[in-house]
Amino acid sequence: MIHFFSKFLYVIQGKYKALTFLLFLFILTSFLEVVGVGIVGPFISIATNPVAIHQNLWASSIYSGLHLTSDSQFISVFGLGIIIIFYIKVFINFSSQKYIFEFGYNQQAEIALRLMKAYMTAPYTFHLKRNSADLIQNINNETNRFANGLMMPLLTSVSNALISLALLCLMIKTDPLAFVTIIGVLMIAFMGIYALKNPLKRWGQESSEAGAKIIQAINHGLGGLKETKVIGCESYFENQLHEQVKKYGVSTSLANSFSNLPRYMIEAFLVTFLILFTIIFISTNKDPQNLNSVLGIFAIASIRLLPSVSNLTSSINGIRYNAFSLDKIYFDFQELANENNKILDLSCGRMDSLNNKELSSFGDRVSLNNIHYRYPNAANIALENVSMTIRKGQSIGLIGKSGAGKTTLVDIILGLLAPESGDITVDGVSIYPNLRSWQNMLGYVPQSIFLTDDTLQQNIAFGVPNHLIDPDRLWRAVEVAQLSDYVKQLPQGLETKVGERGVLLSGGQRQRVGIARAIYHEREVLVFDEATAALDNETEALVTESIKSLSGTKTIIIIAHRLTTIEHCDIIYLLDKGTIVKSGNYEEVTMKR
Ligand SMILES: Nc1ncnc2c1ncn2[C@@H]1O[C@H](COP(=O)(O)OP(=O)(O)OP(=O)(O)O)[C@@H](O)[C@H]1O
Repeated sequence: MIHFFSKFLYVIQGKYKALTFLLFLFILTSFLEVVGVGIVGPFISIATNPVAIHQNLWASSIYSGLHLTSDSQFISVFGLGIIIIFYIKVFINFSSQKYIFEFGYNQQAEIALRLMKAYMTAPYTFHLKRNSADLIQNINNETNRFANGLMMPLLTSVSNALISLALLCLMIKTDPLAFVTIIGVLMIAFMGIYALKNPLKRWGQESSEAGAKIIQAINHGLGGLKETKVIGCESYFENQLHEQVKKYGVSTSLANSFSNLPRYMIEAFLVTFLILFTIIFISTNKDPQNLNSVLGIFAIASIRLLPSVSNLTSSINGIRYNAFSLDKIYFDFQELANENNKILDLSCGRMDSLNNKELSSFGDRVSLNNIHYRYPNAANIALENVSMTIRKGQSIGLIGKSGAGKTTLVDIILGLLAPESGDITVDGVSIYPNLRSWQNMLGYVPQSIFLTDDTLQQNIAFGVPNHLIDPDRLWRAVEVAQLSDYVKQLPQGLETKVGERGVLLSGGQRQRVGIARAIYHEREVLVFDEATAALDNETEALVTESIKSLSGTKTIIIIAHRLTTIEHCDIIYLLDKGTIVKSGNYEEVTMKR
């Protein structure tokens, strides 16, 4: 229980004031509900029996205080008072419900944003071990379940518990028999809630896991549509989706039906009590006055207490069902905080040796010193004792067999993977305490270019809002990437949409958009990961030419299988099984290869 609250407070972070206010609103609205139900009864009894006005202390003092002259005047004033109270109740109920909904949805949005930010800034290794469907499920669905299925019921249950307690206390004073009877009935109902504790938790977990797998099945089915269509395995993905949708439906419907069970049971228990009592009463021929008191208990319980207790039981069950969402969100925030702390440790560890110098520019050289790297949980080391020096303006080629470690080395240089040991320095300053500054110097063209379903210009000036795109810079990037002829023949030019993941472009065009993107951002160091692999010979020659033209002005690191791409490089490193086995210029490295 304590653990649950500490996780809850951790996730909602510093919303204590708003939560207290919200709790106050819940109590106020519930209190108004009780007053609303309770006030009509006395009005009817006074209207049918006006003599009661003068027998009741409150009524008679109001009568004399307002200088009323007749019972009918009192009844009119009382009636008018009730009407006003009900309209005030409408206003307060509406305003508080509005605030409550706004708070719930704002909280959901805030947690979703925090999660998105945490995932985006998470170390790359975090994403290597997590499925994106799970992250989408957390940002989109778990935050909704947390805010509306857990946080709100938690607050309403506090208010309902307080109201129920208040009514029970009132009963001890006015009718001890009613108190004992109702406590007995509630005990049985709460035993039912306890019995549902574990199944509800399990159904909550199952529906959450099925939700993530539904997104995954859709991603798989629609993501590889081309291959799916050619192979003709649409039904495979349909079945995957069907299986998960079914699992989701079963757990959700079980949870929804069972969570209302205690509420129906309370009603049934009360009616059983009423009928049994009446039968016993009639068969033993007791004084009819006692029957009225039993009916009184039933009236108090069903009108005042039942709604609060019913809401309380539904809320408790809702909290249990959605507790898994809290666990998932909490777990990710914790894990990401730990991962970021590891990076901080790495940065701090390197800070001392560098006299806290800041990385502001790249003046002379980038040095990789004894880099070792092993992927999390991998048996073999991916990079071992890799050292190299890259001077400003040089072009570096990385070659080697598949699996030699070229991409891993580039990911280390890009700051996406943190080495197990070793350091990368720029003019003697470690990049790790200054990772963002280092990454601001880098442009990257991966093997497979990520394109958004936007225009060519938005894809080239990736991450820059439309109104801030510099047209001259944009056109320069288009020309360097050998895209200008293609763009000129498009009716909408750079405003042409590229489709989801760039489906409206050819493989070669996608690659060139990637190159134009790296050039638009005017970074000092450009990293090409087999960037020319998808180009035809003629375009490849043009692109290689344009990369060559950057030599001297930009520092370039290229991974290549085709040796022609790196012919112009100043130094070529040949990697094998994670180590550098040869380095030198093109002739030196390729001669005896
Ligand atoms: N996420 C990962 N987890 C565990 N091992 C990995 C991971 N990614 C790569 N590896 C392993 O690390 C080694 C180096 O892989 P890397 O991708 O760097 O090779 P590469 O030279 O770029 O290959 P290619 O030319 O085929 O792209 C390989 O043995 C590979 O299996």
